Amino acid sequence: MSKTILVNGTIITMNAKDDKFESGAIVFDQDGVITYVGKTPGNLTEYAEVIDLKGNYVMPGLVNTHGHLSMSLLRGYADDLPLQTWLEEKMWPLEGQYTPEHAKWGAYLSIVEMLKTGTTTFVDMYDNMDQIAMAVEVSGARARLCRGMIGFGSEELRASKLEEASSFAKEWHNQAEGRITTMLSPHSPYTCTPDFIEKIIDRAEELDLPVHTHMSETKYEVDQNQKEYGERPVRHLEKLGMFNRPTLVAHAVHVNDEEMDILAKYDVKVSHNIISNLKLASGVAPIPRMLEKGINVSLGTDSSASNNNLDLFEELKLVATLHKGVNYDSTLIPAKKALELATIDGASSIWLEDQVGSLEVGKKADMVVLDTNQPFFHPKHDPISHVVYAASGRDVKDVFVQGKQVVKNRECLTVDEEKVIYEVNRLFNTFKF
Ligand SMILES: CSC[C@H]1O[C@@H](n2cnc3c(O)ncnc32)[C@H](O)[C@@H]1O
Ligand SMILES: [Zn+2]
Repeated sequence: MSKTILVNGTIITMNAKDDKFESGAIVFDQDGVITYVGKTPGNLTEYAEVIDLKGNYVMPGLVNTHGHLSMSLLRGYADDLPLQTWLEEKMWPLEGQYTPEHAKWGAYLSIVEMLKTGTTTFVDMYDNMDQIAMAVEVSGARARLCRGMIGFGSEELRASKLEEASSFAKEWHNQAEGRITTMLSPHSPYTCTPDFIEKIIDRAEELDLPVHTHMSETKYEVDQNQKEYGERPVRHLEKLGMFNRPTLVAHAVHVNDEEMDILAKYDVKVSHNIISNLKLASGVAPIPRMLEKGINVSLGTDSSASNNNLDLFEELKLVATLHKGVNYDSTLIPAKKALELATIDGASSIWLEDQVGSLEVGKKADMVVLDTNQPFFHPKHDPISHVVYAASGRDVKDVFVQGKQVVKNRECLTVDEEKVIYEVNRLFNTFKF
């Protein structure tokens, strides 16, 4: 079988047993499955392709566990607002004007940005999901996708959204050489009635799929939930049975100790969207406490309308610094744990830990090469520290997903970036403000 070998790299495996190899090699087969990780071997003649990493770092592709790709069309359009105003007065009116074309090119813009900054796997919750899935397929990226359901309007509209979400989830699950998997997604407890959420949960059970939702993002949301349903969002969703399904929640900023115990009990996964939460002034999620309680936390960007980029290295540095600062405790979320949140814990947050998240034999070759020939990667002694505290997405040089190279020398090989940029600017000019 023809195999490719990457040689002479510093390998950050994120495998619990051996987290790095100096002067190491990675081998993967035609199916993009890793068959060897270790020291660079002497004899390289048996390999179809030999790629010399020249001492650069190679690490697992990053995993972004919450976002809305197509909202990149709205980047920079409505900054410096709180969530509810931003959503109701700015995002939703423009999203109402989206066509499948807007969704498509917005998705391409986000995918190119993510691949070029080292994210190989991401979650997307949006509308027009066929367009998103096709863009993922073409780009070579890996994604867990769901049609986000906002439950406003008539019963018929809700029923048709659920049918659309289910058809999409069935049709695309395990497609694109297994790179696409799906979920069902009520947008949030404040946009979906209890009855609608229950219907979505029942459908997820039927289809054997996980669920994904926004939860406890702002204090306002929690207070409103309490007023309307007599419970805060965590208990509310628990009572509706959501957590009996595998669940990924985005945000969980306003959760108390008792609620964190509930999340831990049901193994609910939390996507921490630190920059989006800061920018929308939603608050800072109690991540160190969640980690203490054994909750599976990962990192998300949310959309580039509230971030305003999708460079997960920014989340990585911030998660390793902000929680230290606000808690006056420099031991919180050390570099290695931060990198786990962005890699292996991200993979387990979306139930893909047997496939990606670390570089080890049997997993898919989803890998990122960082160009370490830059001053801030020296002295070269602690790769994980440098990746977390010194690197940025601009240092990503090459990217592979399932063994296929999708970025080479900082250029995306699978998507025509110039065309994408032309199309998003053209489409932005179609909006009526
Ligand atoms: C149709 S599902 C996607 C829906 O979610 C909205 N959205 C984007 N960011 C956030 C956020 O931080 N909290 C809640 N909802 C958000 C987006 O505008 C779409 O309408
Ligand atoms: Zn979101």
